[in-house]
Amino acid sequence: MTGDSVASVGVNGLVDIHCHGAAGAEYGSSIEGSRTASALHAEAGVERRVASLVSAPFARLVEQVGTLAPLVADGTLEGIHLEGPFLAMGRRGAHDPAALADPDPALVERLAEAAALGGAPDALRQMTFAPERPGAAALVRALVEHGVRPAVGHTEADAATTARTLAEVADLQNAPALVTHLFNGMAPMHHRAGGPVAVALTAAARGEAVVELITDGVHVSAEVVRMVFETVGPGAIALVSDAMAATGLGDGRYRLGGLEVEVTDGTARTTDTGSIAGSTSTLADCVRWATEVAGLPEEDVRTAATTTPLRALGLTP
Ligand SMILES: CC(=O)N[C@@H]1[C@@H](O)[C@H](O)[C@@H](COP(=O)(O)O)O[C@@H]1O
Repeated sequence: MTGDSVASVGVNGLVDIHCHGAAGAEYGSSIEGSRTASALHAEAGVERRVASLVSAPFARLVEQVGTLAPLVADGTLEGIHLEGPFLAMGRRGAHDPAALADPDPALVERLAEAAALGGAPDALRQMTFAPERPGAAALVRALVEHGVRPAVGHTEADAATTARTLAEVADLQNAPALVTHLFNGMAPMHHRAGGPVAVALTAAARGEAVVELITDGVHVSAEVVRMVFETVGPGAIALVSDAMAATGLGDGRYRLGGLEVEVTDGTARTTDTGSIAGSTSTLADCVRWATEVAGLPEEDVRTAATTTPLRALGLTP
């Protein structure tokens, strides 16, 4: 999608706080590859971009943060999102099972050091974690101390654990807690067991959480996206692309961290389990889908793709 067609739906200056790459490159793979990926999203109309890293061994994450920090320092990126490695095995989706671990605040220290060494002490912006894993409470405290927004996701947590965690995070950071791509990477809502989805929507409706939504037309159906907008409002929704390396290119074989991914008709899936593995859409594409296919009001979509994501990460407007 070009910048012109974004303008035609009345949206510009988009902010994507969850995105793994584009143009054949994964963020963090190399400085040049990360710049190339960032440029593709920028050309599509995504003015401010946070680079997401999937679960990887600790040493690899430290290396990747070191690669990305100079790009945060020079303004190419807004910051870094750590999606893992403290995620639930049973809801890992497209994350390498070998990289998953129980929460360890020492990793946060190491990553913050790597960011500072790379010239961007505030580069770490958000971290997705599964609150049911042992050690999650200490992790949340370490994240908040370092100014990193904790995001609940890729989780097998029940309703009570999710509710308690969202409330603790909101209280500690005095701002709404984040929920990583609502619906994806968590149990679906059942009417006798609402789980994380019911709790996240309740918290979002109260202004105590912001939920990410991937509106690429693959991850969440139009009626469910409409339900979320009508229920919690665009001030509690951050549209995200979750874009991976194939974005801007065609079908074929790609990598997402340690896993191989096959893209067919624009849908990325891991070759081992067949899990959906991120999107091949820019946030501009997601904005177009939300307005033109899901039929949401342009102004609401604009809010969810600009001001709400900025606020969710405490970024300056
Ligand atoms: C980078 C990343 O983690 N992306 C997740 C993926 O892991 C998960 O498999 C998929 C579908 O999740 P679902 O099958 O729970 O809807 O959503 C996102 O693409």
